Amino acid sequence: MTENVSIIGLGKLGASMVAGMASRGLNVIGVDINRNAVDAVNAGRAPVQETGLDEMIGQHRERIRATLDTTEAVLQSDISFVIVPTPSDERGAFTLQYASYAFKALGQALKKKDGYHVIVLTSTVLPGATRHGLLPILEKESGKVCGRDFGLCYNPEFIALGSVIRDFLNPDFYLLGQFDERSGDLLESVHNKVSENAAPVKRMTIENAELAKIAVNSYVTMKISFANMLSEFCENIPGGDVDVVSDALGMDKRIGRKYLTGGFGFGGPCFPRDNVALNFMGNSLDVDSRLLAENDDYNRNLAKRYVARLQRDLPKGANVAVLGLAYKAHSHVIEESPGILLCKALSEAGYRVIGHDNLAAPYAETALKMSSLVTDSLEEALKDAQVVLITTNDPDYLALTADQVARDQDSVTIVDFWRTLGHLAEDSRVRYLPMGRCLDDAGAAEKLEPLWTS
Ligand SMILES: NC(=O)C1=CN([C@@H]2O[C@H](COP(=O)(O)OP(=O)(O)OC[C@H]3O[C@@H](n4cnc5c(N)ncnc54)[C@H](O)[C@@H]3O)[C@@H](O)[C@H]2O)C=CC1
Ligand SMILES: O=C(O)[C@H]1O[C@H](OP(=O)(O)OP(=O)(O)OC[C@H]2O[C@@H](n3ccc(=O)[nH]c3=O)[C@H](O)[C@@H]2O)[C@H](O)[C@@H](O)[C@@H]1O
Repeated sequence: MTENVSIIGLGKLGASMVAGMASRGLNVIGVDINRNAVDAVNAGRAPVQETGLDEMIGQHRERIRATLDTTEAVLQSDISFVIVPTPSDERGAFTLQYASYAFKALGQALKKKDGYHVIVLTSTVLPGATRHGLLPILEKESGKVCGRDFGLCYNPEFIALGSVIRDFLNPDFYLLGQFDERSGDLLESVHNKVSENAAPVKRMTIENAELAKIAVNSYVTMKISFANMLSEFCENIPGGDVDVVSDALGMDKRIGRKYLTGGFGFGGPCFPRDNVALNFMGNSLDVDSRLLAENDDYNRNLAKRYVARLQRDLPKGANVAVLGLAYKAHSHVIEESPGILLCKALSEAGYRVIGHDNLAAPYAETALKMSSLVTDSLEEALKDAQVVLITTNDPDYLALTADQVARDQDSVTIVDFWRTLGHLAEDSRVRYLPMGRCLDDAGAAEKLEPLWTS
C-alpha cells in the first residue's frame, strides 16, 4: 500500500483524479507540460471546468501539489498514472505521440530512482500499445527491466464529462490490466483506498483490458443506436412511443435501461472515435467488424435523415433555431456534436439556421463558420424562429414556455428529440413534434396493412 501517487496529465480526467485521490487521503503530485495547469493546481484551483472540481481541489490543497518535472513526481511517489491525450490519427487509430513523450520522461525518472515504482497508463489506446508501443520506451530510457525493477499496468476509467469525480470514485467495476501480479497488487491497493463504493476489481492481461475498455464504449453506443432505430419505428406505428418501448426492454435484466433512450445520436470526444478505432483494428486484423462500422455510419447519418424527414413537414427556407450545440447538456464540448451536424445539414437543405448554446457558442461559431448564425442568447435565437429544434436536455430548454417560443408569432413548430417539452403542446400557437412518437395514428395504421397476410 502507498500513500503517495503521481498523475501525469492534468486535463479533464487527470485533474479530477488528482482531486478524487486527495479527497480519499492520498498525497498527490500532478505533472503537466502546460505551466498554466500546474500553476492553477498549486494555487488550489481547477485547471479545467468540471463539476465540483474547483471546490474539491481547494478543499484538499494540503495533499495536492503540481510540477512540470516528471522526475520530481516519480521520486516522491510510488505509482504514476498517465492520462495524456491519445488523439485519433487520420486512419482512425490513436496516436501515441503525447504518451511516448510522457513515457520518455518517466523512463528517465525511473533511471534516477532506486526503489520499485509502478507506471499505469489510463489514456485510451488500442490493444498492444502499452506493452509494445510504450514499454520499450520505459526500458530504453531507464536501462531497467519491467517486472523486475518497475511495474506496469493499464487502467482506464469509465467516467462521463460533467460527472467525472462521482464516476471516478464510484465505478461499476475497476478494470485492471497488469504486466505481473506485483504491479497489479499495488494498483489494486490504491483502488481499494480510493473507491467509495468498494467496486469489484477485474484483473487481467494488459491487452484484454485495453480491448475491454474500448469494447464497453462500442457496446454502449450500439444500445444508443438501437434506441434511435426504435424511435423511428415508433414514429411509424399507431400510438408508438419509444420511451414506453425502451422502458419495457430495460426491464429485461440482460438488457437494462441505461443508455437506451432514443434521442439524437451519440457525440463527444470519446464514443464516436472509439468505434472508429476498434473498426480500424478489425480491418487491420481481418476481423469482421462490420457491426462497428455500421453503428458509426448509422449514427453519423442521423442528422441528415432527420432533416430529410423534417423537410416533409417544414417549409423550405424557414428560419430554424437549433437549441443545443454541445454534444450534451452542461458541456462546452462540440466534438462530434449532433447539434453541429444538424446545423450543417439544415443549412445545406436551404434553411436559415441560428444555433444556440450557453456554454458552447464560441466554439460552435468557429466550427460552423458562415453556414449558420450562433448565439448564447436564447431570446435572440428564438426571436424570428418559425421552427425550433431541441437537441440537448439543457435546463433552460426544459423550462421553455409557449410565450418564449411563440412570442408575437401565430405559430411555431417545436421539434423535440428527447420528448421533454410536452407542456408546450397545450398552447394553440405551438405545433409540437416529439421525435420517437407517432404523430399520425390513422396514416401509420394504413401503412402497416401490407405487412401481414390474412
Ligand atoms: N475526458 C474523458 O471523459 C475521458 C478521457 N479518457 C482518455 O484519457 C486521455 C486524456 O483525456 P482528457 O483528460 O480528456 O485530455 P485533456 O486534453 O483534457 O488533458 C490532457 C492533459 O495532458 C497534458 N499533457 C500532454 N502531454 C503531456 C506530457 N507529456 N506530460 C504531462 N502532461 C501532458 C496536457 O497538457 C493536458 O493538460 C485520453 O486518452 C482520453 O481518451 C478516457 C475516459 C474518459
Ligand atoms: O471513454 C470515455 O471517455 C467516456 O465516454 C462516455 O462519456 P461522455 O462521452 O462524457 O458522455 P455520456 O454522458 O456518456 O454521453 C455520450 C453521448 O451519448 C448520448 N446518449 C446517452 C444516453 C442515451 O440513452 N442516449 C444517448 O443518445 C448523449 O446524448 C451523448 O451525446 C462514457 O459514458 C464513459 O463511460 C467513458 O469513460
